[in-house]
Amino acid sequence: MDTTLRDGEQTSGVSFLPSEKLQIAKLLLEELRVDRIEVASARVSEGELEGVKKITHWAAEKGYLDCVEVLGFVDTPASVDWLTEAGAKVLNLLTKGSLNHLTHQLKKTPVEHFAAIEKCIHYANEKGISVNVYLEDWSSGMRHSRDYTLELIAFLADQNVKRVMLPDTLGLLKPAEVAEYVGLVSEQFPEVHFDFHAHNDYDLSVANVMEAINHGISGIHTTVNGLGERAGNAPLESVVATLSDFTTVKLNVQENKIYRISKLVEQFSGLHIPSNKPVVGENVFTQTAGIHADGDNKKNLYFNDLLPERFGRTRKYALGKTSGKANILKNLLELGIKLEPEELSKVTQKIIELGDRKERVTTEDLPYIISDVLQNNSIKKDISIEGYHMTHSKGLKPTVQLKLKFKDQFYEAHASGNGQFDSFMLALQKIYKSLNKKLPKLTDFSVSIPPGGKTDAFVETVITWDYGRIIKTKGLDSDQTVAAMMATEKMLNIIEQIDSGNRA
Ligand SMILES: CC(C)C(=O)C(=O)O
Repeated sequence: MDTTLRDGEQTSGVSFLPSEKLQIAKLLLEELRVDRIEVASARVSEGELEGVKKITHWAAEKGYLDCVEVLGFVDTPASVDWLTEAGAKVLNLLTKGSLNHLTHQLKKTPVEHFAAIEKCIHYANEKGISVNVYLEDWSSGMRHSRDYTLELIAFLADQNVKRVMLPDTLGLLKPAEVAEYVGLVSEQFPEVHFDFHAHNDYDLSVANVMEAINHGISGIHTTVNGLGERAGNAPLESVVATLSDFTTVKLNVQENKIYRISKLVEQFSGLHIPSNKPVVGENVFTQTAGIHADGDNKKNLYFNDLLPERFGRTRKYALGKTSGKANILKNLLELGIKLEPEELSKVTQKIIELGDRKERVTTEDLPYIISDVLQNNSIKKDISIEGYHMTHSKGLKPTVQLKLKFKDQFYEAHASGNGQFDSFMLALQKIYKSLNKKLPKLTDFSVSIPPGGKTDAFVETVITWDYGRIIKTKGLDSDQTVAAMMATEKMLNIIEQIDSGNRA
């Protein structure tokens, strides 16, 4: 069960719009094919109600309604009525899985709590809603109030409950404890379907999920990109890879759709995926050391089972001070460029020098570096920014007047946008529209300055564009808009070469 839209949204600072929730829900169920999704907590807000209504309306049409779950509380009739209004058919009822939480938060006795749970289950069933039950703080319960926790499970086993869900609410379990506790309840209650809900506070969520699987759990909870309260939940992408490669469990999840949904969740959540995050991070399929690229050429010596193609990604070879000739050759191959051995040595030397100066080098920088190092004017610069005038004043919208040279012709346009770079892009779009040409989609924009806090430092802007293939271009200037414009100018020349290659 994926809970990106409920626990994932409990990441500090994350809030999905109803339309975003619907888009993610569709991708999760239809393309990625997870079995169930938890989409909200009951009674949170009007926006949440609207989001759940959108999802249940769509799910009813597609026959997915039983896969859409909503977290609710022991507050009969409020949560059940909220689900009824939202059109939801599955309630994930939050009960207290430890005596500590029950006594100090709800201030109830077990007898009172069980009676209230029973009332809620009956009311939900009357309304045609099926019930799963969460045992909040179950892990502490197993550690410190085991009799109570087991008594609650025994009570639920006699109720009309579909699944009992065991959260490690505070992410405090280590794998050996998961094995012990999950093993114990699975053995004691073989007729009950148990789910395990991990949290990642000690970075052990995936290991804990594996242990739960190995000790009899029937369902697991994940979130895309590992979003979730505090350090998050078990990341869907890592869990899928791990279970596929290290257990005999068969999942319905389509691995090759993982990257797409990960990027969508990144965009909607506003939380950048760390570049070293397994499976979905920018760099996790990038070989940096030259010795690795060399080994890849010789019987794939540095490959493991985690092949990028499985997840809709490709292997990359980084350019930098440790990259060496093998990496450069791999990138040249991608660009269709051939160099003589002594030319390759000079280019390699230059890239190492740039790396030493902490400069990032992208594949798309290579033609420029070659042209510069070999002084052979090999780079075709069909398009250049010939002039610009930018304004940025208080109380007025920024503007840009742009002069562009496109294959010996000059074009001018003026635009006003949300910032200087936006104004520049709008002016550029006007020119490209008049030429009947399309610009790529900007998918990522990163700005960095060298550490040290100096305001006269060069700003490095790296822009990622989607033009059927991903293009990354870099600009370097003391002004950040100019750095972005330089990166854009490089992109314009690259797409022109792609287009003329396609025409040829
Ligand atoms: C709200 C509950 C179910 C939860 O996410 C947890 O206990 O981790």
